[in-house]
Amino acid sequence: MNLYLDAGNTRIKWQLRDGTGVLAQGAGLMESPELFSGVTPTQWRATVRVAVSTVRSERAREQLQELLAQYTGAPVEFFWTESHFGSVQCAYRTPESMGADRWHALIGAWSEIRGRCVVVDAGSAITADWLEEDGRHLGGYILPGKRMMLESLQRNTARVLFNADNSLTDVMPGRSTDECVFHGVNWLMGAIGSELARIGPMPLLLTGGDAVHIREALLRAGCPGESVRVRPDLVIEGLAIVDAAR
Ligand SMILES: Nc1ncnc2c1ncn2[C@@H]1O[C@H](COP(=O)(O)OP(=O)(O)O)[C@@H](O)[C@H]1O
Ligand SMILES: CC(C)(COP(=O)(O)O)[C@@H](O)C(=O)NCCC(=O)O
Ligand SMILES: [K+]
Repeated sequence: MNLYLDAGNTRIKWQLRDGTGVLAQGAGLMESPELFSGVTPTQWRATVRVAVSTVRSERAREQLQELLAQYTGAPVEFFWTESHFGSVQCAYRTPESMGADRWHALIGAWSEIRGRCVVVDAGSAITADWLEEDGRHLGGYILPGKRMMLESLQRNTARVLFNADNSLTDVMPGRSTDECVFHGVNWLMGAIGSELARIGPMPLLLTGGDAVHIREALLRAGCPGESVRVRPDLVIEGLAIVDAAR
């Protein structure tokens, strides 16, 4: 059995796999004692490798390694962005500076599409990356994620006071602070959707904890439903492909 981890700036997502497929999976904060509660002692003993895609700090990477060592003696290998993998060519002149999650999501997307597509990861940050017909990465964008936008308003203004747990979904002009803030975030997500819909039609692969918000924006913008594909495990899919080829 191999354990695969996608360690983002908010959550650690993991999957335990063997040759037949996914045996267990989970997600949570690195500090949570429940993070790996879905792995049984028998499964920990049967784990022979741990592969990690991380964008967290170096200190957090070391803490993650120390945490894993409490459960298993299996070797832990970290995988980073490379200049190329198979047909996928990274657009960065310095590939090592591109987030490993973006790279592994591209590898996962390419294994499914084998053609032009866009990968959007709506996590702590929102990233969008373009792949050309031949697998060349054209580049992408990094934006604040939904929660980062809300926290930034709370931290950097004196009078924009709202309930961060709101679930307002409209995009009409707001008539209260709550509505202006949440309709504003939805409006911005809609703008991303409209921009992506404009460049279509091509497969749009969505991942990350806020992928559903991007999906709603894309459908609102008139994107054909069949081109919008939510792939919650895209980073781990790509990580497993790279790990298997090592
Ligand atoms: N159970 C959850 N816990 C934390 N954030 C969540 C959860 N479900 C959805 N989210 C949303 O998704 C974002 C985190 O998504 P995720 O893909 O885990 O981020 P990252 O890859 O940056 O760790 C949060 O900012 C939040 O808005
Ligand atoms: C942009 C990111 C923070 C997204 O990570 P996440 O939101 O999943 O935590 C991550 O891909 C990253 O740290 N990138 C490094 C800079 C770059 O990709 O150019
Ligand atoms: K991510």
